[in-house]
Amino acid sequence: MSKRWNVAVLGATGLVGGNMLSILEQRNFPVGELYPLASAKSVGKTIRFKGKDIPVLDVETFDFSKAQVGLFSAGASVSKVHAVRAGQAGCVVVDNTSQFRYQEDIPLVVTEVNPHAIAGYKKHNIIANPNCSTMQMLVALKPLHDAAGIERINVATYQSVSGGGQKAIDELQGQTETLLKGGAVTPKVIAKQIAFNCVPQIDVFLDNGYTKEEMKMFWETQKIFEDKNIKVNATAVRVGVFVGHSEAVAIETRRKLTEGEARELLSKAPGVVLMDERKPGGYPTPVTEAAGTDPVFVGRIREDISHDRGLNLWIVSDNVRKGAALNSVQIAEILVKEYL
Ligand SMILES: NC(=O)C1=CN([C@@H]2O[C@H](COP(=O)(O)OP(=O)(O)OC[C@H]3O[C@@H](n4cnc5c(N)ncnc54)[C@H](OP(=O)(O)O)[C@@H]3O)[C@@H](O)[C@H]2O)C=CC1
Ligand SMILES: N[C@@H](CC(=O)OP(=O)(O)O)C(=O)O
Repeated sequence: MSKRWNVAVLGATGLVGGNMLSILEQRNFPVGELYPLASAKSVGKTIRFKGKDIPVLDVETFDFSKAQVGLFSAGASVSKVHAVRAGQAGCVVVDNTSQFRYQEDIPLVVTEVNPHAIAGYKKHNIIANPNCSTMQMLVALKPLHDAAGIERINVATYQSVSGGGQKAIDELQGQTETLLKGGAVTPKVIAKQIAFNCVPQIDVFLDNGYTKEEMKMFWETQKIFEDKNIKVNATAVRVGVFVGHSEAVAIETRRKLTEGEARELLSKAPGVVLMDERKPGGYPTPVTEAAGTDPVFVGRIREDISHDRGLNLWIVSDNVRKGAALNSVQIAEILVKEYL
């Protein structure tokens, strides 16, 4: 029998953790023992994995030497304590939070873009999983960057509420029901009404006027592309969609990239599905293509009429899958196959 790995999933009762569990099962990851972890309030609950009900354990008292692989998605402050503790106990953590992404000696990996960086996990036994908006953008831009050298990226995101966790999903659902019945809503999770609306704020404001979500796209693109010269100008917007982030992306390249070349490159790119017909509906949307699926979809490719070396793209993906849980499992697959 081939080798099996004991896997701890922290945040197992949450949206991303739940997706990690189903993706481990769907992709037949070689799990030996599974340890679903969450906070003390979830002790007594079970999660279903491969037809069995497995009790949820309190992360505070879990002995990480029992697991070789940890998939973490319980928030940055939880990872700050427990990913370090797990790493010291010999459990290699794929961390889905922003806690370690900007630490130089911790790799930040998109599996289609820089899988080689996984090799750098050994110092802390931690590998960071990027931000969902950065992730889908770089899967699509990698072949274009390799071919023509991207100098600058202008991006406006249209991010679904699932990026804000279950409570944001509940808020969109609740507000929609209330408004359709003629009632009034009071925003609690997202700063302004999200049902039937667009809100240009994700995460906190920073001193330069950008939000942290927008700056994550700048910092993470430079680290993952290993290119300090590439510049990213992002506007991150929350929209009243449940699952699937969309991005209108305009790139400027060192040498001109024609739309034909870009289509040819993207038609062969790993993890990408090209859907680019110039007719009504000939492009991807989050609800009709992305939600519940693995690929990064790209459409609306056209040369920028305002810039000689500019190209526009529309990029859509399931933020909970490729943007979070799927990429984490893909990192773990490479880790156990090539490094452990
Ligand atoms: N890569 C990316 O872009 C993304 C990253 N994320 C990361 O994943 C995290 C979780 O997101 P999501 O699943 O949507 O959130 P949810 O609110 O749906 O789930 C949160 C999970 O974390 C657990 N948790 C919370 N606090 C603690 C604690 N103190 N100790 C142990 N477990 C705790 C919860 O357990 P319990 O039920 O017991 O409270 C629950 O399992 C985010 O905070 C973010 O850091 C999320 C989305 C995308
Ligand atoms: N900020 C993302 C989700 C998320 O949790 O991102 P991060 O892991 O970078 O904090 C969104 O709201 O869509």
